[in-house]
Amino acid sequence: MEDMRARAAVKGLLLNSQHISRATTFNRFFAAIYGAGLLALFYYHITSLLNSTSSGSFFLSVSLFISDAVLAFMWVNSQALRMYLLRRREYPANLKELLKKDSDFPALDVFICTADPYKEPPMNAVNTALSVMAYDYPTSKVSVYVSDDGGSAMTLFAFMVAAKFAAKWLPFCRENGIVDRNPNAFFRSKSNHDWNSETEEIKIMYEKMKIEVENICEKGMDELLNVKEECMAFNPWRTKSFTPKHHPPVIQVLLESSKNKDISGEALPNLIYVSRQKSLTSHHHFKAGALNTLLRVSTTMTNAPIILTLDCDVYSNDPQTPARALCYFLDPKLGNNLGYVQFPQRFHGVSKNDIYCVELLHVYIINEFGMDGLLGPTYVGTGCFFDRRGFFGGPSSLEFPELSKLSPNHVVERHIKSQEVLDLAHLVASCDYENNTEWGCKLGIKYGSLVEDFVTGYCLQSEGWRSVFCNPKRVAFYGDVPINLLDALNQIKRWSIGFLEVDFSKYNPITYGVRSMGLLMGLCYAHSAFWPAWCIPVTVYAFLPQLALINGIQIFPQVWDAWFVLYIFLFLGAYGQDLVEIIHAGGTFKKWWNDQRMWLIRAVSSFLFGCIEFTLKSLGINPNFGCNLTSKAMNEEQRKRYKQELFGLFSPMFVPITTAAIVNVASFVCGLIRIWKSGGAWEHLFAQMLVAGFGVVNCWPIYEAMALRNDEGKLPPKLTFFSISLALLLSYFVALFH
Ligand SMILES: O=c1ccn([C@@H]2O[C@H](COP(=O)(O)OP(=O)(O)O[C@H]3O[C@H](CO)[C@@H](O)[C@H](O)[C@H]3O)[C@@H](O)[C@H]2O)c(=O)[nH]1
Ligand SMILES: [Mn+2]
Repeated sequence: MEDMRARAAVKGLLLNSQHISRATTFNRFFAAIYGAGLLALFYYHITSLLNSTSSGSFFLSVSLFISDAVLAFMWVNSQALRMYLLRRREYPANLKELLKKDSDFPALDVFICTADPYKEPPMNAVNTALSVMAYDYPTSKVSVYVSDDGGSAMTLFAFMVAAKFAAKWLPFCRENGIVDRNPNAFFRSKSNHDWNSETEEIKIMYEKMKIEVENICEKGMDELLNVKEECMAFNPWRTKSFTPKHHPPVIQVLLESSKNKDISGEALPNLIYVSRQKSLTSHHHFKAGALNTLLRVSTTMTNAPIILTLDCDVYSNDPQTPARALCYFLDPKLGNNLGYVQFPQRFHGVSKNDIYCVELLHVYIINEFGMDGLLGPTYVGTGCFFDRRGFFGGPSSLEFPELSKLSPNHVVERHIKSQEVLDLAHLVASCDYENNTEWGCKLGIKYGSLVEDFVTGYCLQSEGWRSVFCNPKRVAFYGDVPINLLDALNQIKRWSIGFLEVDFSKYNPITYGVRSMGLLMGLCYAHSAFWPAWCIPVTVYAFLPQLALINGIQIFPQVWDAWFVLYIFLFLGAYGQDLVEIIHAGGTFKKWWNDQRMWLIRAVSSFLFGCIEFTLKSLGINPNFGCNLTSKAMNEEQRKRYKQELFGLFSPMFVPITTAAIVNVASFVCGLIRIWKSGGAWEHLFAQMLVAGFGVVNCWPIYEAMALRNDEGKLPPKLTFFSISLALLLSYFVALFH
């Protein structure tokens, strides 16, 4: 790629441009005012700590002080994300001047991860693969590697069928200028009447393939082995000892570009199925391990300088996407130390107002703009193009892997089906291959955290790579969202555990991050890595003012006090800025409301339970926890509830939030009674009434699930009963204390 960059420099080609967004000025100004407000708040806190007269009031003041300190810490971190908002544009049309023939294009290896054929239907993975195989990119330069951590014959079968379908699908897209290159998305978006006979024909073919794959998935592997007895590819599964958790490496070249042609005679991309070896006795490092295996296997076969990583639930929505990435990789100035180009993670099938806030606009879009103005966005695990070199040490310090054939500048001379290549590929996909090597540490995707993506991007930037956020108008990738609340919360819980693993390692963003990347970048990473700490202030604010209110204890300044105005300013300021940002990123008022509600819910469920599980794990009490896959298969009932935007609650994870709901409504009623009894003296309890009222409004779906609904998603009476008992116990305890 270096020669291409040099050529671009000579020609003076404009491949991309950038500018600082106007919101930056406002953000800096607002940060100054808000910061002053925070200083004043801490002055207030310290004086009330010093003036506390009893141990009870001291406890209250300390709790509020700690909560606000955590909130202030988060605020400071989030400012780093708001100081340099960068917007970019790329000009793929100008690439034509540079890349005149197919051989000028850098090769592209695409990695697709899948791990469980029941939770991640193979048809989805197939559609993902088809959507990238059909890229507007020389097909002989594209190789698709599928990592199957489920070690499933069904997945292999699905891809075999897909390889045949690709021979028709690719020319069909090319000749008809189709933009939706995921067949499923294409047939979904097209209404029947503008179909011609060719479309009809290909649709029938697609449906046939789908039924074939789904049939096999339903009937299971035994059926498959009988039907396809002739098929050598399935031999590994015929041994009794083959299980998803214990099996030899399976690598199958399903399409070979130099041999397999589509029906119009054009070369097809390479398509390779890889299921790395698994054994019950060695740790496989989840997705990070899978990606490292693909990194090695792909080096032995194609060793493309550019790598795209995708999850099986994410498909490409724009065939121009690799060209857009090239606009950065081939940029003479930027390209040299560019580690990766991240596209935003967008989702299809989100409910109208995104009740579970699965779009995560802040994480996937708003914050990424802010980091792009510094060293670049985080890596979010999918929809990201890498310079392969980035996985082998910093821009100026190449780390050599243990085998010279695995290094990024190794030139592959044999064709991918040659015995020599296949032998090496099997070797590097075996489960103890990584023993005594630097994989997962100095080489490849980093191990040691459940958020391998976060850590990997973070380490790349620490080593001196920068990254770019590419957010074109037409959404580049669409992914699936969890559509039930428990899945959504479990996903965030898994991330929380991952973040805590980072915080308590040598990579803590405040120490290591700030040192290696500078203050602002360190704070940006801290902003995510300290997510779990949200559980402290939210839990305190969800219970403390309310329990105090029940007992008639005033804990906030009264209405006519200047300090009360400060509280209101800080609250409205933070919420207001959040609202503006979400609307600006394409959200709506209702989405913002759901977003803030989900933050509160996550804090007392995902974050709280994440902290608990992490502690247990660190103490060695719960060695069984791991990476729970986010389910992508769902039942009709669930889907219906999700469409109607009804909450579904049915796990211990919901105990804290249900208890909070009860405490809030009870304290609000108690507060009203107290005010009425005292002849209307409301000023000193007003702030607490506001907090409790806010809690009640936010908890509305919980009351609905508790009492007003009758469907499967309603709150189980056992859980309600348990939460009510817990709420009673809490208020009894506080009364004693008082
Ligand atoms: O042992 C494993 C576990 C998972 N996966 C794959 O990893 C991907 C992500 O898993 P998923 O359960 O969908 O996790 P999510 O929470 O939806 O994923 C988000 O969070 C992950 C961890 O931070 C990132 O890797 C993902 O890209 C990001 O979309 C999927 O393709 C899986 O097939 C494996 O290959 N092997
Ligand atoms: Mn996912």
